Amino acid sequence: MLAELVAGALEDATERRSVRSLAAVEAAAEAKAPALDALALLAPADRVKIIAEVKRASPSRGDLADIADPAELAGLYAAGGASAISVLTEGRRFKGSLADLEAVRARVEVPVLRKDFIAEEYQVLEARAAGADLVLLIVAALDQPTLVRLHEFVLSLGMTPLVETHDAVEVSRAVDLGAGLIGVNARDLSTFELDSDLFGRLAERIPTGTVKIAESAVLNAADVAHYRAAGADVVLVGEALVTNGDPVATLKEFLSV
Ligand SMILES: O=P(O)(O)OC[C@@H](O)[C@@H](O)c1c[nH]c2ccccc12
Repeated sequence: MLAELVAGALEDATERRSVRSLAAVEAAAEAKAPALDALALLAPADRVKIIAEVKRASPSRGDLADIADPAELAGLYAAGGASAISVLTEGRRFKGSLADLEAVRARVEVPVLRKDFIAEEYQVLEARAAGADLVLLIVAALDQPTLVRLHEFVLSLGMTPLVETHDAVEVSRAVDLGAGLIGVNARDLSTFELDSDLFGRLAERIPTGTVKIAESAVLNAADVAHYRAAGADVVLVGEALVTNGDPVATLKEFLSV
């Protein structure tokens, strides 16, 4: 499944590239205001921080919410106290787009993450050109030389990579990179199984000073508290926020743990 998602994302990128050349995207990326310092804004604090996700659908959960106006939703997330906004830009299974990210960027002042299956430089440049401050890099989807190369490339554009892991070997690969932000996804992207204790088991392998992010499997405030108790600096929440009618109230409740 993960390989299929990456292959699809690369195919779609190749198609976009035939319309908008690498040089054109490079120029657009250079013309942008510099990326925000997401590493500083997500730094460990005496309260948990939340990355709130704009997510219409997923292969494991199907359709979640229509989200006709992603910028409006992101505005509510920011008003509710989210430290950053994640925007799913994958089109095939998550029903997102780069246009969603651009709209969100224009609305909020907090850092914006491009959440997609990134496997080549062109996609990273697109993220910067759309105004992203953070780019997701999924360790399971990339061999180590490619991961190293893309991690460097994201940094060279002034953005922050969020390096996503799912087991101990992947965490050590992320640590080897010198990643400043390491995420542990409770969902296995190959089988879609959820394991909300995975973060707790892997957290001790992430060095102090690294921002530790627990991703997925948060449905209520108790789940946020569970991740916080296990050492999460930041929790990334999608489904619970897009399916709940009042994201501001939900965020306030999650942030009060
Ligand atoms: O909707 P949830 O269970 O709160 O999960 C959000 C986020 O963690 C999830 O969307 C995600 C984590 N890693 C990913 C990689 C690709 C696509 C999606 C994801």
